[in-house]
Amino acid sequence: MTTFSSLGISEPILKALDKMGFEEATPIQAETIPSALEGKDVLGQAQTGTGKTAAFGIPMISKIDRSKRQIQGLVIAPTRELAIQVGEELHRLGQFKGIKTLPVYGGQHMDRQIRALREGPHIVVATPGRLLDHIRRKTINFSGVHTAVLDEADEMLNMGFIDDIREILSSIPEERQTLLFSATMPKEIRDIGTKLMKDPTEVKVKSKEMTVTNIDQSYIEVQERQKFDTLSNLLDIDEPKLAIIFGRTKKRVDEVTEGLQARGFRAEGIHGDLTQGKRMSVLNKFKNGRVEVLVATDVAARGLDISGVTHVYNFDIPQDPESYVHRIGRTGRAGKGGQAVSFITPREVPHLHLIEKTTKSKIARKTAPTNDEAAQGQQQIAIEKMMRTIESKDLQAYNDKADELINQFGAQTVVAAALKMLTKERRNAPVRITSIAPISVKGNFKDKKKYRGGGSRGGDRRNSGGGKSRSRNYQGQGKRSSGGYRGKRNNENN
Ligand SMILES: Nc1ncnc2c1ncn2[C@@H]1O[C@H](COP(=O)(O)OP(=O)(O)OP(=O)(O)O)[C@@H](O)[C@H]1O
Ligand SMILES: [Mg+2]
Repeated sequence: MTTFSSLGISEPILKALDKMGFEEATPIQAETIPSALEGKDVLGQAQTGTGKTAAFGIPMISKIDRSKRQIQGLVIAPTRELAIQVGEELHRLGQFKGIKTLPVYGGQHMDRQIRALREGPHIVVATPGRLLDHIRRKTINFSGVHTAVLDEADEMLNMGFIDDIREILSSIPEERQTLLFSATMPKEIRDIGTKLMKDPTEVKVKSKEMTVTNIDQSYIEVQERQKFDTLSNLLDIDEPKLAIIFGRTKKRVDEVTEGLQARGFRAEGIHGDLTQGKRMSVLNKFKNGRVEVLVATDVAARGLDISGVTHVYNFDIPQDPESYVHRIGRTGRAGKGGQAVSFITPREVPHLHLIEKTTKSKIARKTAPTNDEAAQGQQQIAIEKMMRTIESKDLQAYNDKADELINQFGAQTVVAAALKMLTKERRNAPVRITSIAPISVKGNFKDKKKYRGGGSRGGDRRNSGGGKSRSRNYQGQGKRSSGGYRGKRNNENN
């Protein structure tokens, strides 16, 4: 166990960590904070949900001179929602130091943003597109920036973003400290990354698997046209508290969302074609439980930290093993458990094996639930509700009426009626989802460079953490990576 105080962190930040309920440093925090505090460039790789935000946030905040009203720290993140979330976490970490943090992303009013920038935030957390707008309009001043961070670094150095990133970094003083963090780091990207840094310390928290072991991973082999019914049966059986369903395209997300709504699920979709206001409201509803199923493109795959996500379903298997890692990593965070289920059409089985091999994780096969099993699952949930009520023992007020009903109808009928009322009615609204082609693995698995394809990546997301004082015990574990780099991204929405 590593305490934060043993890492040389200053008093106001220790106080914030205490308030945030962080009792001990996670492995990536313990390994990167001391080097980063010394001023070294750091490339840090650790599994999803293991606290990389604080790993770069704590050293960045430590170096900030509060009395200077200029931008001293810059974090670049691939999506709007992530920029907001990281901004909130940095705000919490810096609260007793009086650090001002400003998120800057597309879809916000430019004038308002410019005014906020003039007020002199210490840290800006931004998406690349909007940041470049400000650089070109000269509405942002980077002369005081001493720390630059690329969160989701492999994504930021990916084809779709790399030119923007180079341009942004060239406008920051060269003597800066550069920190790169991600859960995945394909070698080709790592090489690009290290060229942007000076003699970096590379930290890869050791772990056999690329994914956290607290996520239970499985797959179901299913025909494309059976996917939707399989999904709705699974949701009936699993009864997730909060679930994220990833689809390959925006259209897919819209169709699955509408289908789930028709079947009575509280579902909403999120992808890059929605307005910023809609994206925020969907994500907020999901965070506070008013929406229980979030259907998303890869726009929600990276970095989002939403507590209570118990299940991730890959309605479509992602193109890249890295994307698989990030998607399923929306559950099983900060040592909590989670379930990840992927739908694989028969022709995609080789692709699944590639993902298993690259991520070094075991993805267990399970069979698709039948309608009967789903109906039984719903009954089981009703029975559990009834049992919990029986255990609560607070039933005296109902005893007389219960006797009357039993005398009149018999115990079996009365209990059956109560169970029927408690069981969620299964709606069998017919739902048609437009078919899409399976993903195929071309060429030899070992030669991952041969394996390319254009998955649909959304381009953004949002979320925030809790911020209340609570104790959170962390026991996650480290990570490693591998994998060839590929894929184009669509960065229109950041
Ligand atoms: N030392 C700690 N103790 C307890 N909780 C922590 C600690 N550090 C971070 N957390 C919490 O763990 C959760 C995950 O952290 P974070 O979002 O930084 O993970 P990450 O490694 O960046 O994941 P991803 O790869 O998905 O972006 C957050 O809710 C964060 O507040
Ligand atoms: Mg993160």
